[in-house]
Amino acid sequence: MLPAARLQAAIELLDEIIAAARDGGAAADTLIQRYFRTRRYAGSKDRRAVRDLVYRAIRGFGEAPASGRAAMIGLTAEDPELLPLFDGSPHGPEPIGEGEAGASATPLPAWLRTRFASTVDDTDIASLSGRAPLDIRVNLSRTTREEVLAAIPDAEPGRLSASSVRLPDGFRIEDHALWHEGHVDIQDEGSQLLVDAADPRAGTTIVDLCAGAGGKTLALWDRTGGKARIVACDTDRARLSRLAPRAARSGFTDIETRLLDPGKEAAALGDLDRGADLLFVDAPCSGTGTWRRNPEARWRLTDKRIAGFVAAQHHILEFAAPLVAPGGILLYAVCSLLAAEGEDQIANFLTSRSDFRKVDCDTIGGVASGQGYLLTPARHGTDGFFFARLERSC
Ligand SMILES: C[S@@+](CC[C@H](N)C(=O)[O-])C[C@H]1O[C@@H](n2cnc3c(N)ncnc32)[C@H](O)[C@@H]1O
Repeated sequence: MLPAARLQAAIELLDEIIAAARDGGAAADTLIQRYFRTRRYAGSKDRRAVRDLVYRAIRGFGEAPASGRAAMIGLTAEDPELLPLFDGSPHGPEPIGEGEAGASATPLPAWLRTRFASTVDDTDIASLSGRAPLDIRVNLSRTTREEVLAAIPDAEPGRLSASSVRLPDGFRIEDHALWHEGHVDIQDEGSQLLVDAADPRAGTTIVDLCAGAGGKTLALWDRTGGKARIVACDTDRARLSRLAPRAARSGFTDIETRLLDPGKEAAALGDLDRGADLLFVDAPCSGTGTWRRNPEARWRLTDKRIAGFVAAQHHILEFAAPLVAPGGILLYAVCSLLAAEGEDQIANFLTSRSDFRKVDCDTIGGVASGQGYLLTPARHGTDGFFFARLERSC
């Protein structure tokens, strides 16, 4: 394909991606795969070049552009070499019309700016559309961070968490013996810091209420050397079923899993009433803190979706609170920097549950925000998170 034809392909694909984002259709990756399935003439270099153009637009425009063409014209502002490709050739885009405007680069949809926590500044917001590094968590019950650093040239110790290692660009840890032997797992340093903030202890009962595929459950196990009772719950069968094989790779045993029925969670957790010394709530959220990994999510977020997440978090906190033992800890976290999902959610919780109080965990290095803390890519080099450590009175 000639460069102009690649540009036209990117325009067509972006039109589909923009429509899918608006109508709740397939993700960009799926649409790109489908597009090339019916265009066998495109070789691997063509596909890579088109994909690169598409993702430059997705990352560059926080607000969905009016069209694929507007996006590509917008990209010419930072990449003038694209300009001559609007050449009207048989497979290329039409020449840019006089006064035809391109999309403007913005880090996020304008309506969303006021929704962020009060401590989030423009540098934090800009950092959400950067590129994310790849971090691993060292299983400290199996090896040491020094050994892992010695085995991976150019790997660096994480800045804030003692278990974290930052991999050099493009390093494939899944091909490395350390991964196959279960000595390391892929996990953003921010997620590791949440586990640091939870401070899990051996000899206690720990409930990981929104365990998903168990990323943080495994970290909780590792920190306690497997000497705590760990109950991992989720409402999503497919996600929860991925926990057991992951645990097996690391040699982590005896993790109890419970599949919860949405709306009937309390009934399945009755035996744990006042029984959790640590209740970890890694709640479902809008994911505004993980835009570096999923920039297309900015085009899909709506007021209604945010309200849905806020309601789900409220519901989870309501059935979670009774499970915390007197003197026990509820660690609440979301990978979002929106006030409604973080500081406001916890302020409301503490207003309605006077048996809980905020506990400081300044040592983690987060930015104090309401009754909790924020982690941001700009300040901490991690994904964006809000977390709060709450203690139930005895
Ligand atoms: C942020 S993800 C958890 C990620 C996971 N902790 C990890 O470290 O990989 C939120 C999880 O909450 C689960 N969830 C949603 N509603 C729930 C509910 N009512 N009770 C328990 N889990 C729920 C979702 O299925 C999802 O897996």
